Amino acid sequence: MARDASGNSWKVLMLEDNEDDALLIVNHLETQGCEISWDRVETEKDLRQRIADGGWDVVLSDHTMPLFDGASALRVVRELDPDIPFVFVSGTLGEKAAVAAIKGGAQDFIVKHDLSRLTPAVERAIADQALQKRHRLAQEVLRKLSQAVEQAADSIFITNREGEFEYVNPAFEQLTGYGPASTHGQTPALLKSQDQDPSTYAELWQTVLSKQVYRGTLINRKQSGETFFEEKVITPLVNQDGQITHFVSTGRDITDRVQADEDRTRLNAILEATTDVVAIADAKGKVIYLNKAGHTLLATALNLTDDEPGKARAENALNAAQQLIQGALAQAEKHGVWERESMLENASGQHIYLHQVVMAHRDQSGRIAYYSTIARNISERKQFEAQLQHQATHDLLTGLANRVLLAEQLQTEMNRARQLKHLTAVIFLDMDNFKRVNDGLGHSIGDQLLQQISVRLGRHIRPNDILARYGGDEFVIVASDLTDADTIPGILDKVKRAFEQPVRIAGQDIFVSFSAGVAVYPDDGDSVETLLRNADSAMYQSKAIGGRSFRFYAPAMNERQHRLLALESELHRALERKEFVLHYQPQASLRSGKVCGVEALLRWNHSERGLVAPNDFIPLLEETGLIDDVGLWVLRQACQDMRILAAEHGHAPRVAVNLSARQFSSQRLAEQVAGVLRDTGLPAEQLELEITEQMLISDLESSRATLESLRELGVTVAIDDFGTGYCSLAYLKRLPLHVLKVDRTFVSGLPDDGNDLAIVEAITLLAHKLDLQVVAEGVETAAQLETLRALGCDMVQGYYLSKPVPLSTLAGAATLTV
Ligand SMILES: Nc1nc2c(ncn2[C@@H]2O[C@@H]3COP(=O)(O)O[C@H]4[C@@H](O)[C@H](n5cnc6c(=O)[nH]c(N)nc65)O[C@@H]4COP(=O)(O)O[C@H]3[C@H]2O)c(=O)[nH]1
Repeated sequence: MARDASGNSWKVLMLEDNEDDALLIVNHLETQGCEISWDRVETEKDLRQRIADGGWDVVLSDHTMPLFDGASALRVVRELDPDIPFVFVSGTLGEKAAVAAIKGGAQDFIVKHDLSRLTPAVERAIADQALQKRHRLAQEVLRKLSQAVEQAADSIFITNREGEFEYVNPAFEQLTGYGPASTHGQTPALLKSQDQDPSTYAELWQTVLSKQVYRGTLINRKQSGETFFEEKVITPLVNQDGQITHFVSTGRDITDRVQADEDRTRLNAILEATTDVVAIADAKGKVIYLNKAGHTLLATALNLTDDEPGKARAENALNAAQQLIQGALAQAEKHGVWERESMLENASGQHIYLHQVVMAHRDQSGRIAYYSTIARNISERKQFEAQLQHQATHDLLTGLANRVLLAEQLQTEMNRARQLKHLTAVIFLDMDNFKRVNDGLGHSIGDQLLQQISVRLGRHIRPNDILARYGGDEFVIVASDLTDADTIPGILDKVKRAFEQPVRIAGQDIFVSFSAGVAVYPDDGDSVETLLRNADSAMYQSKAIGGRSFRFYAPAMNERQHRLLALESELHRALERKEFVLHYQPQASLRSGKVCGVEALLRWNHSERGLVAPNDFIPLLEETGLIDDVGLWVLRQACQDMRILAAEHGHAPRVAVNLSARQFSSQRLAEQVAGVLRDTGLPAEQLELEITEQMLISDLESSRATLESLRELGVTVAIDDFGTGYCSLAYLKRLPLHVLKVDRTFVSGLPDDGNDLAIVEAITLLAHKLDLQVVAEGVETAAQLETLRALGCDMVQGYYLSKPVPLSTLAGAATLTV
């Protein structure tokens, strides 16, 4: 449609009952240069319909119509579209109706008979209405915006160019405590806090004054004084002239977030610093976080090396770790928490022990959100525990199994033997002369000896046999898988042969021998305790017969053990009850033929058992330590008796007193002997002390010192039972000794046994070369006596001359001659 000069091109909706009038109006408008497209309606229904179709520039409405009225039409149009210009074109319109029409929203009214104002009226109505529409829309936008600002969760304020508050939203008031009243005439400086670095404000101003948007975090202060972190965006508003007119600030309280960040940073620092491994895995088990300790552990654990075994082990470690985690996750998922100690073997084959807790964390819907695990390397603790365990089950000195472990291992062996129908031998070993070594040479040497014995024993048993230190000088060997008890002596023989050579410690040779007892499972007991007790009994028996041997357990031994126990307690009281007595056996000189000495021999005058021989109780006195007191009593009594004898008969023979090993190795021996001589007044040369060659050689150095101090006292020393031990005459040469007593076993073969004859002759010859006197023991016959005389023996002692007799009859025996 071509447009005319006025440029108006309108789409007009006519509300007109008279079509002629409508055409008249259209015609008028067209004659005014308007380009018109139009439609005419005369009912409300049609009006609604057409308005709903839309696109109208103006509604021209009659005021009074037969089917409708203008006022109602205006209401309908305003209801449906408030922006369509509405002009009444009516026949007549009273002033009142005109005012009501304008109030109702009509832009103008024109009378039909004077249409001259119609075109400008329509033009103005359209222009007004367009303006009004823009205004209304702007209002609407403004309303929405201000509502948004009012309702915003972020704090918003607007300041003028000078920075004075012009507007603050409710969120600002809620956050800071400052409302419109308290911000009036103020600037945002009232939010400043001491905590904020002042350079931030300088940067802020520099940014916004250069018309840029400032973004940053400020530490601000609320009206209450509390500070808070605020994430700020400050936008300068610039007018058409490029002048800043206002500043709009939006802020968000991020205190919680900052604190959460700080917390997270702190936690992270802790997690990274801790020596525990912390890992987080997603719901599928994929590790999404591993702390530093975790990385370190993995690096150590996997300790990747290039060699093939290293690679294989690394792979194993990975597999093991993977399986461990998978198993753990399943368990954690099921029970919430999973806790266990586990072990990884690193590529170098070392064991890494971990204590691990895995937790499953669920989201609100109950699904697994992630897993967390904390693992601690407890290798050190494990090592410590193992050490403790080792200490609890091993002997500290020798490193051998102790009683506790022995009991455990023996039980296992017994169980195995039961199943396999094998025998298990429990061999109880007790060193024969340990006490002497320990007392004489000191505990350090004693300890070293025990260590060396352990090593030597260990080398001479089978690898599968158990070797334990049972106590002081007691060892136990458990030999398993035996099919025949006949093999046991072979085992013992090996042990014996292991000690054929002396043990050398600190330049000294120490001869070691054992008393051994054997109990065999199942015959000799079916419990650990019984077997050990019975092996001990058997050992005790072999000790009782002088050691250096072994005994198999026999049930009768238990009985004997009980007897020994009873005997021991009786022995404890024997000294107080004065049940010990001394008998004396004379010794005669072969040169003069007269009695020149006596040997004091101890007897126990038991109230029920009568006179008990020393061999039946002296070992027990030794073992219990009672020999210290009894030995001293013997020494004192013998000296006193000799003084009595001298007092009664004018003179007394020299008296020989037996010393026990314990007495001889005591540091106090010389002191005690000197004390007794002083107390009793017996001249030192009338006292002889008898020691065995075993005692001598167990510790040659300390023996020499003891003998020296005895010689200084003027006491003589005799070697008893000579020839039964290992003492070579070479030893004797170097020691201050006086008498050598040839053992009864050699004398008993005389005169017929050529060997005995040769031995006695050789001993006598050599003894004389060493300036030692020779006393032959156990002389029972005249033939023996004569042979000994012929061999050059100096003195004799034996039943042939006299049995040991009480002091009361000794005076008579002392006059005997040979
Ligand atoms: N068959 C036979 N035997 C003879 C003959 N002549 C002497 N005897 C015995 O031989 C032993 C000699 O004493 P011993 O070798 O020192 O051997 C002693 C000695 O080692 C020890 N003993 C005795 N009294 C004491 C003591 O007071 N203290 C210590 N520590 N040991 C003692 O007990 C051992 C045994 O003493 P006894 O039973 O009194 O035995 C004595 C004595 O009775 C003989 O012709 N034929």
